[in-house]
Amino acid sequence: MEQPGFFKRNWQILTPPHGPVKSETPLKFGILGVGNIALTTLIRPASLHPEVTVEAVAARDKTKAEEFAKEHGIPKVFESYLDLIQDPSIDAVYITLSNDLHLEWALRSLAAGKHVLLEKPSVSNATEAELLFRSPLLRAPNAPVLLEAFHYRFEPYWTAFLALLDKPNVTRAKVTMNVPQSFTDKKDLQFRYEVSGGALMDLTYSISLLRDIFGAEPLQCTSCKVKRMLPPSDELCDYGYDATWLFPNGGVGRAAEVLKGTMGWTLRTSLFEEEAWASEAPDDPERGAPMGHASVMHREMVLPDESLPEEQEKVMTREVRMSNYIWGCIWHRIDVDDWYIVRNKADGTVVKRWVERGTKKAYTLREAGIDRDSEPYWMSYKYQLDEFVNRVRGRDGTGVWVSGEDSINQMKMIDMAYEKAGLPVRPTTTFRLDLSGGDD
Ligand SMILES: NC(=O)C1=CN([C@@H]2O[C@H](COP(=O)(O)OP(=O)(O)OC[C@H]3O[C@@H](n4cnc5c(N)ncnc54)[C@H](OP(=O)(O)O)[C@@H]3O)[C@@H](O)[C@H]2O)C=CC1
Ligand SMILES: O=C1OC[C@@H](O)[C@H](O)[C@H]1O
Repeated sequence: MEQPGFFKRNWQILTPPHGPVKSETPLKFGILGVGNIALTTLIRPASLHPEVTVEAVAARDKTKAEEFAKEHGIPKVFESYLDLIQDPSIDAVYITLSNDLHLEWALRSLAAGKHVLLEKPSVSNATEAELLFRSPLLRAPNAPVLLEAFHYRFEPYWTAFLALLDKPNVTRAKVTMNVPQSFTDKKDLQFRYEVSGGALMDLTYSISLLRDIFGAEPLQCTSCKVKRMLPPSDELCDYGYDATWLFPNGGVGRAAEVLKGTMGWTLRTSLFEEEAWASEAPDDPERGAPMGHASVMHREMVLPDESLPEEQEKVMTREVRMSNYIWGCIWHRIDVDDWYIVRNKADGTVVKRWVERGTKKAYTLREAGIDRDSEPYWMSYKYQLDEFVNRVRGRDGTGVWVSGEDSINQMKMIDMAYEKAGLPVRPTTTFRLDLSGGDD
């Protein structure tokens, strides 16, 4: 089937075709909090899903929830978050609250028997992550499903990108994201320590990408420079960071992200250029594409080549780059550069050098090699919702998932970076769920 071009695809992302006929037994979602993002992350994807409806919303201020419900055609408004999760007609809860409230409301929702789609970062730190993802509530028979909403993982282009990597042989990976200040200047939660804000928390994506690129957990954080908010703002809050971690295969992963960036971007930062690795402090406007850039370098591989004389060898080094890893449905690009040399084995002198370049894109699952139907205008959130529903219904999905241990390790990697930067890890909530029957 011919794929729509850039303009048609983006028009359809903004104005998706009418959704499918709904099942008679849909998964009924309730939303906790009326943050701006829920329209994109749940309401639109649900409209495209035959088995999902958004039935309810609750906010601290009921009037705000009523306005939100009216605007988005949501039938029920509850007085409080607690009332919503206690309603037996609700099957699943989407938690888009400030990060400090994630643990409490995820545990309360699970205890009420609800499946939980939980915004990233899952919680405030690794201690909280263990409390949540190793909760007995998740080990009970027919336990509810819990998913940290790392939506990019579910995108076909991310599967396609990973397929080009040889994870054990990755030596360097650099991931950057530059959120322009104009996107965040009205935001507040990201810049306050006590609600578990900070760039390492909010822009936790690059850290997650590194863990997926290496297919391993880092041994240590080897450096972490942060840009802190200035007084009278919260000095314990980072609005940008640039950190490196050492992975078990000896490779180094570097993530650098900023929440107060510019619109400037670089599409192709080759790690072959030493400068591209060494430069780019958190404020550098050229430091990365607004919606994320990843460059991955591999160890060199000696390739058999019988046409060469005995004293020479052929060596290939692969670099893979991804532009726009967050909202790549709008547009993305994957570059693969295979750098070849023929060299003398004795002294390493290069006899011949060339590069073979390729590009790849995957706007649908089939383009990523997954034999399932999908539409080029689906965003990451729709793919994520599909997998969530597949889990709830006990069906095989694409195989892409974010496990509880994955989410725990993600928080460990963030904590490591705060410790290295000399900032406190984000505070642990005092909330504890009483599984003997009471609340807290
Ligand atoms: N997946 C994605 O693409 C994105 C994910 N996110 C994630 O969503 C979550 C919310 O972030 P964001 O959308 O920026 O936040 P918003 O400001 O839009 O929403 C946060 C919600 O938290 C609730 N809240 C409860 N207590 C407080 C408090 N003390 N101060 C402020 N809000 C409070 C509010 O609920 P109420 O309505 O009841 O007042 C509010 O609706 C974060 O975890 C963030 O990482 C954010 C953006 C994009
Ligand atoms: O998830 C996110 O992605 C985009 C950013 O602007 C936002 O702050 C963050 O929460």
